[in-house]
Amino acid sequence: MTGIVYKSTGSWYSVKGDDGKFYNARIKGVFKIDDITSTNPIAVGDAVEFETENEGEASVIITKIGDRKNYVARQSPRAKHAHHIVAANLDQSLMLATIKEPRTSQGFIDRFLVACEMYHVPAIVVFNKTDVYKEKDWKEFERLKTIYEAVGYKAFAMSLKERKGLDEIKETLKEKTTLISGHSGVGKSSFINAVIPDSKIKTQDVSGWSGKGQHTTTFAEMYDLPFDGKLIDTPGMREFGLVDVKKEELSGYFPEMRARLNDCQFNNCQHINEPGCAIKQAVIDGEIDEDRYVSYVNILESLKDHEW
Ligand SMILES: Nc1nc2c(ncn2[C@@H]2O[C@H](COP(=O)(O)OP(=O)(O)OP(=O)(O)O)[C@@H](O)[C@H]2O)c(=O)[nH]1
Ligand SMILES: [Zn+2]
Repeated sequence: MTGIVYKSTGSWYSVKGDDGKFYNARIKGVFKIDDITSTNPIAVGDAVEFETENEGEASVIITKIGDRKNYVARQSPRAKHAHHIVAANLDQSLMLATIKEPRTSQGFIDRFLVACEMYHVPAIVVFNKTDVYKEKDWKEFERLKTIYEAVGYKAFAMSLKERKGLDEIKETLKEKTTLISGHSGVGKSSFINAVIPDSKIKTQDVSGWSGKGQHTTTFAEMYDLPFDGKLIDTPGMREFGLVDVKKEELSGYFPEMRARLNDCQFNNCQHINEPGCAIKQAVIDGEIDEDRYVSYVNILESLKDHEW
């Protein structure tokens, strides 16, 4: 039978078969796919083939993994130079952010957007908690929305508390598999509970099945939406990472820079203080947002430190 992985712990998997039933699945032997070094061979969202070991049992063996349309990864918490695949076969990725309580920095959002570009996953940014926004916070929201929409991303305002803006966001989730991320306290659990009323997110105890709970490692999990579509939650994960980004590739992950890269005098221009830099000129001319450029510089510096 074929199915889709809804949960992956690294040692067992929850697979929803084409018959609509869930199976506890394991793998036998070593799987190596896509020629990438990852600490987990199978991730949430993977399409798999499986066989029942014993007739009538709900425990099955995964025999094959389908080709991935895409995936997102982060640096493995266990092995320094290995990837950990967070999820596969995504249609889009939604970051929950907020201007207040606690503020999401533009740098954090821009890192997320770079990662989405890198993995070829369309990105959406949703600013929650609008019920506490004062006039200056709304201005900040409008500023960011304008920047992001100009660059090609969707940006929304929402208040889960007042149930405002939710319908429009639900529309964007229809018939899609969407990965949800965001820093702690932004309202991720509240959001999932709002779109999937019976998801029981809050009561889900992730330490229950990971032994004594000394690991803070948590696993992504997929949920069916009450309308057509799926959500992938990434509990405890602030962001998926910029693994293996080369410094010279970074500006290619900023769409507004990508469009101008051929105009720099040097083809290996890093857009810092090289002469004839079209990117710096576009910042001066107000064609590229200055704060986006600051994010670029900050991310570039962080790549230097990590030698990825
Ligand atoms: N004012 C306001 N508070 C909200 C809103 N949405 C969520 N909150 C509050 O923000 C806090 C964090 O919400 P959670 O849903 O637990 O956030 P989370 O992102 O899942 O956080 P972690 O569980 O720490 O990962 C809670 O106190 C919520 O009640 C909102 O729209 N407005
Ligand atoms: Zn340049």
